[in-house]
Amino acid sequence: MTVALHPSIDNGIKQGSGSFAGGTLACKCKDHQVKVAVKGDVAHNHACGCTKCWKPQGANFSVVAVVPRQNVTVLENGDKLQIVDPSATIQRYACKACGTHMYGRIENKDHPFYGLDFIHPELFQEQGSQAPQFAAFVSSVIESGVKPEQMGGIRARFKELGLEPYDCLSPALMDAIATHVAKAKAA
Ligand SMILES: N[C@@H](CCC(=O)N[C@@H](CS)C(=O)NCC(=O)O)C(=O)O
Ligand SMILES: [Zn+2]
Ligand SMILES: [Zn+2]
Repeated sequence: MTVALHPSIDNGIKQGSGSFAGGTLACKCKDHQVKVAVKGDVAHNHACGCTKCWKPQGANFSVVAVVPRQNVTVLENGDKLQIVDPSATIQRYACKACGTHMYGRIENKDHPFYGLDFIHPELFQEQGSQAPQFAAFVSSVIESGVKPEQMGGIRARFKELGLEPYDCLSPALMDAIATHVAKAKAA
């Protein structure tokens, strides 16, 4: 039996259309859903195993991507949103009723990813957004109760799906962070 990672990837990676124009994210409430508009396609879509990113019921991983913060607008029932952890780097706005994280925002202007919001593409009502590209913070699932001896199977399954597993972010993103830090130190 293959290990369950996330419902949107367990049956194979569905490639994006390459021309996704944006859409509406909806929470999981039956009525008075929180709706958030996102302009344009997402970037750096990936699976995340960290304990802070929202995972749907039964999933071991989150699937999360970034979009420019100016492309994100709360459309409906924004009064149901609350920040999960105000002290976290990423302030995740979740629906108080169903717990779904609708977007995560960085307010620290010095952060390498300032200006980007984190969203979960599976919440789009529309099809065609960018497919996941890699898996991040894979070892962190142990903090949520996954047994260390399950990790070999988890990493092998990601590779089988074509997603390279990393225990932090991808090399490209880690290089971008380090470049930002180096420039900040030099300034
Ligand atoms: N091992 C930690 C890793 C947490 C972590 O560093 N998560 C990354 C990826 S989402 C991050 O950037 N966190 C910032 C934040 O959560 O605000 C955990 O699982 O809680
Ligand atoms: Zn909800
Ligand atoms: Zn995460």
